[in-house]
Amino acid sequence: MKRILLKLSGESLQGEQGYGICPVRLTQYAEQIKAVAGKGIEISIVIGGGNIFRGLSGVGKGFDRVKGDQMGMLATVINSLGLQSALESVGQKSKVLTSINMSPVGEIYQAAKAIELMQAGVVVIIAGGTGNPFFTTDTASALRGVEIGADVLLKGTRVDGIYTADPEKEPTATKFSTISFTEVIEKRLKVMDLTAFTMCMENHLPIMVFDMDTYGNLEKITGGEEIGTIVK
Ligand SMILES: Nc1ncnc2c1ncn2[C@@H]1O[C@H](COP(=O)(O)OP(=O)(O)O)[C@@H](O)[C@H]1O
Ligand SMILES: O=c1ccn([C@@H]2O[C@H](COP(=O)(O)OP(=O)(O)O)[C@@H](O)[C@H]2O)c(=O)[nH]1
Repeated sequence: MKRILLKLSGESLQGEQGYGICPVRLTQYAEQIKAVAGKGIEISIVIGGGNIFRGLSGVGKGFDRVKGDQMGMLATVINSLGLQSALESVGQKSKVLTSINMSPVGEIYQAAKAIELMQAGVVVIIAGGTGNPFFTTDTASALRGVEIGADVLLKGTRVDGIYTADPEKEPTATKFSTISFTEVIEKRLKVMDLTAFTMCMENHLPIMVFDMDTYGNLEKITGGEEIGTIVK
């Protein structure tokens, strides 16, 4: 692994406090990212917004879908700024690039800019999802991962891989160590949305799903330890 696209869950940012952004969790993420960047691995990060707002869940409460999705995308910007601040606190250089124009919050995203920064040892945080409603940050990760020429999309989440069924609802579900894109799609395994899986499959970008909330796991997985599920 020389260049990675790391997807972080917005919901996981809530940490133990159960709402908003937990500073402890943010620092744990920042320390692990710094450790991996210190090994010379180029890192771009896409972070979700589920701890603050999800467009689809707003619809049931009377929000317009497009407005709700825009709120969700702005939520990812809030999380991205929080992560950048945490990275700076631990002494890791980082920069936020945004999918929609919102200077001076961040410079507009361009793949070439992201690559240039990564090559200079700067961790890039790509905020604002794809910039379009009806998408998710999983799809944004797939898209940006392909654009920046990542070797792998690392999906850091709160489960330790892909299971035969949602392990949070089905305790008897068993974990795959490796699975093909076609199998994930045919079995409709829901750890990522189909748009994201399809984009990775068509562009030959392997995915690794792993538990990001266990400290040290990011270093393990980037060091080649088989701790999650590989989709290829
Ligand atoms: N087959 C499956 N294997 C693993 N996780 C699954 C599966 N189906 C659904 N999930 C769920 O997907 C979630 C991981 O996706 P993630 O994007 O991090 O969550 P969220 O969108 O809620 O922030 C897990 O919390 C898990 O409950
Ligand atoms: O390209 C994108 C990415 C995200 N979103 C919105 O932003 C919200 C937060 O992102 P996501 O649910 O993917 O975050 P996560 O589940 O990873 O916390 C989504 O619900 C969508 O409403 C969007 O409209 N377009």
